[in-house]
Amino acid sequence: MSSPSRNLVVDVGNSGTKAAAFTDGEMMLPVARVKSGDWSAIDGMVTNLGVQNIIYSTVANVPSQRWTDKWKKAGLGVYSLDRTLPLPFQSDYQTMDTLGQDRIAVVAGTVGRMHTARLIVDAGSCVTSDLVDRNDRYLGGNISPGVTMRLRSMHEHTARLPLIETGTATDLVGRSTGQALLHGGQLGVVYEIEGLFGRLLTVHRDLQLVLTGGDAPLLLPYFSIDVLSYPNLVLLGLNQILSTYVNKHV
Ligand SMILES: Nc1ncnc2c1ncn2[C@@H]1O[C@H](COP(=O)(O)OP(=O)(O)O)[C@@H](O)[C@H]1O
Ligand SMILES: CC(C)(COP(=O)(O)O)[C@@H](O)C(=O)NCCC(=O)O
Ligand SMILES: [K+]
Repeated sequence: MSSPSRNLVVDVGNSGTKAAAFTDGEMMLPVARVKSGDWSAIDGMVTNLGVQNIIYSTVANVPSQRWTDKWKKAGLGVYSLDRTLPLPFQSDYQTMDTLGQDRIAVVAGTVGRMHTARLIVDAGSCVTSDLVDRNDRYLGGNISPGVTMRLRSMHEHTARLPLIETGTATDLVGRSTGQALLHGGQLGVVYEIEGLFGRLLTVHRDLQLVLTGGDAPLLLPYFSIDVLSYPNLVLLGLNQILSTYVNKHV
């Protein structure tokens, strides 16, 4: 019997690096979260989890050659989500070279899993909203500030607004400064997404909202529309791209 194929999949975001192993396509939980730039922690996973391939997407730092050489020497296939790997979708984005690798991964992560148009929202440091039609064509998307960024910037760019933590919003409007900030900063993201979704729905009648990212659990309770929640869609998409490539070429 052949030994299981195991990949290490790494998503370097602006708030943190998320990593998980996949054995024969199944994600091994829990997902590890380390500081962005801590490639030594990723190297520890490579050693401890006995992986054959590693893929990373990054919107921040990349591993130095010291790490990639070490992994190659140990016999791993080392892949980054750059132009060398074939993507499972066509795209209308005019600047594919600068399109965030995390955005590419979430779009890929829905291919084969969904057969309707979808708006994929990744709520992290920034909120990205990416539109894919029912034929898996990527039509484009938007970037706006994430929840933490909104709360922090209101504090940093005013004289009187405190820095508040994210939390539970109890009403549609706030009755204190803290609530007003929370409702504007956190629920405001939900209203923004619902507004865009409603406009797009007039063209894409089968549109489905997909939600992922570190702040997805904070936002999920407040939607008035149906939401498909994929907690680790960047990682799923990366593993899909890697597995397809490795099965064909290696
Ligand atoms: N363990 C955690 N460490 C840091 N942020 C977390 C954690 N769990 C949830 N979060 C939330 O996730 C958000 C970042 O989401 P994430 O998808 O990781 O962002 P990015 O892809 O930009 O790194 C933070 O703003 C924070 O509110
Ligand atoms: C928009 C982003 C900052 C989101 O990153 P994140 O919030 O997940 O850390 C990232 O996808 C990025 O740097 N994009 C480059 C520009 C583009 O996508 O066109
Ligand atoms: K994001």
